[in-house]
Amino acid sequence: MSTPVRLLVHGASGRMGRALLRLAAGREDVAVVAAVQRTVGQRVVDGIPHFTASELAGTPAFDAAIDFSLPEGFDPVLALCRGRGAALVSGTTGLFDVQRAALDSAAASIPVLWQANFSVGVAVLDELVERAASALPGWDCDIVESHHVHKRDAPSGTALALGESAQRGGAQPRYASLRAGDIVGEHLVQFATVGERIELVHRAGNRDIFAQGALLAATRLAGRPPGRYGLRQLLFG
Ligand SMILES: NC(=O)C1=CN([C@@H]2O[C@H](COP(=O)(O)OP(=O)(O)OC[C@H]3O[C@@H](n4cnc5c(N)ncnc54)[C@H](OP(=O)(O)O)[C@@H]3O)[C@@H](O)[C@H]2O)C=CC1
Ligand SMILES: O=C(O)C1=N[C@H](C(=O)O)C[C@H](O)C1
Repeated sequence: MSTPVRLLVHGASGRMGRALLRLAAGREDVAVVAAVQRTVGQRVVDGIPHFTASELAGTPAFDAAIDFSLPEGFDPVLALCRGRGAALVSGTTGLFDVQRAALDSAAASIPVLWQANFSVGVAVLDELVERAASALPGWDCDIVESHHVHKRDAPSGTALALGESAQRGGAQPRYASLRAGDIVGEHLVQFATVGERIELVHRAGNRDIFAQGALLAATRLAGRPPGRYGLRQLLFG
């Protein structure tokens, strides 16, 4: 059996971080060597070294970081990966333009994958949206996203990414956001004209679908040459 990919999980105490640690513990192809969260807080999983954001420099060697944190935590983990020559898989949404540009420059020296949504279903929805938009010139395009009440950014990263796909197909999308209860994540892309309407919907039932996608991406990204990578390329390429 090959050596497990050494992972640093950034945002370990969060909803996504906890799912990642739980799923990673059941896999033999990865070993979490560091769990990083903003503040001391609770240890998420026994047996894994925990670090706060201010202790990043003291983390052990790792092959890939998986980051699901917040925009304010993003710059330090990107800098850490650059400094260590490690891969970065990030699903943090709400990033500023300057942070997205920093991903491009980091890609000159390390392998980088940023993805608004790590589910396989959304990867397919993305393709369908672009195809529908280009087949339906002049139709209204609206993207409605619904998430749990704790989500900070709006529109969601997925909604914006779907909007970019719609734009590539020639549509001019409008956005609406709902925050209610514990909704994991729902995205509706509607194309409408006089007398007819198409609805393309994705509903996430749990966070494991995102965590599994990110873990798989990390195992396939670690050790690759520097560059920007896409989820579809790593999953299906
Ligand atoms: N791409 C995808 O498929 C998905 C993306 N997301 C995105 O992932 C991100 C996290 O979501 P979620 O887990 O729900 O969020 P949570 O608020 O539950 O967790 C955030 C995590 O980030 C940590 N954190 C916050 N600030 C910093 C900082 N400055 N430095 C280091 N760590 C920090 C928190 O630590 P502490 O507990 O100590 O505050 C916590 O561990 C969001 O941007 C969300 O939109 C979510 C699901 C899927
Ligand atoms: O914050 C979340 O929860 C999610 N965020 C991502 C987004 O902004 O699109 C992905 C998913 O919808 C869950």
